[in-house]
Amino acid sequence: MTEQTDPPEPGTEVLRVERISKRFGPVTALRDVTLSVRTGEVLGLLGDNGAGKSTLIKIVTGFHRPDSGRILIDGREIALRSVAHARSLGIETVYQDLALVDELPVYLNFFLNKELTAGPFLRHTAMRRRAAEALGEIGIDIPSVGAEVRTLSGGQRQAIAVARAVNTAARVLLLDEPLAAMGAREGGQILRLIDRLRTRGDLAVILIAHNYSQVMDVCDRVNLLQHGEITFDRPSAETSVAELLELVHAEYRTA
Ligand SMILES: Nc1ncnc2c1ncn2[C@@H]1O[C@H](COP(=O)(O)OP(=O)(O)OP(=O)(O)O)[C@@H](O)[C@H]1O
Repeated sequence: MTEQTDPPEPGTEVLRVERISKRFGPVTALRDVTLSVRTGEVLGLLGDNGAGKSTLIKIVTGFHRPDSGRILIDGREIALRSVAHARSLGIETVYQDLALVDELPVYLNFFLNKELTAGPFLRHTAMRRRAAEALGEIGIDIPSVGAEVRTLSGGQRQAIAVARAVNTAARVLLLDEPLAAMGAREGGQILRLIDRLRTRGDLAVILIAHNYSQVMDVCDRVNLLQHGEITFDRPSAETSVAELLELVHAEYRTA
């Protein structure tokens, strides 16, 4: 019998942005940003307000065009034309607003705009079953897929939005501040969910955050974005919250 001691090796590089720059009028939002993520890897993208995190997400998701630099998916350079184009290539984002409809049950949120139909009719039973299966597969515990989303906790809502994104054949999942406004218990549930996504091995996760201590445990690697530049790229096992905070504080001391 073999004893497994090491975590699985991360897989192939699925997304790479290379020397991306973006300006808005006089403001340089991103300067020469290079970043990559592999399947089975959780990359923490950390940075203070205004560091450029949203701009980078919007470029990777096809919303903004970079001024210079290139984007590679599976090693091939791609000019992302739109959000729909990026999604068709498996780049999915869960934004802070989650884009859930409170008045609809969990399973209809799960199939939002992609409802299963038979002629003019919605296939409620099939959607319920598939939503329950998909949520179960990634270990999300919801009392009933028939429950209205507004009756659920913040953690459960976040989990549904993540499950929905994963279920669309996502290969790169960007999570924009998934722990914001969440208590310790709920935040813990989301971190465990992210950990389970890693063990699937076929998904690359980019976790965007400005609260470093919450994400350090779950990330394999950390990138620090400061004033539009990646200033730090290291496995999380080789750094600490204290070191990252020191870097950020040093920025303010020299500012
Ligand atoms: N559409 C825009 N027009 C002009 N300036 C912009 C635009 N979008 C972003 N910026 C500027 O680019 C810089 C980076 O902003 P960005 O929103 O990417 O940072 P962020 O790290 O996501 O911050 P936060 O955590 O506060 O959302 C900021 O100086 C911001 O004011």
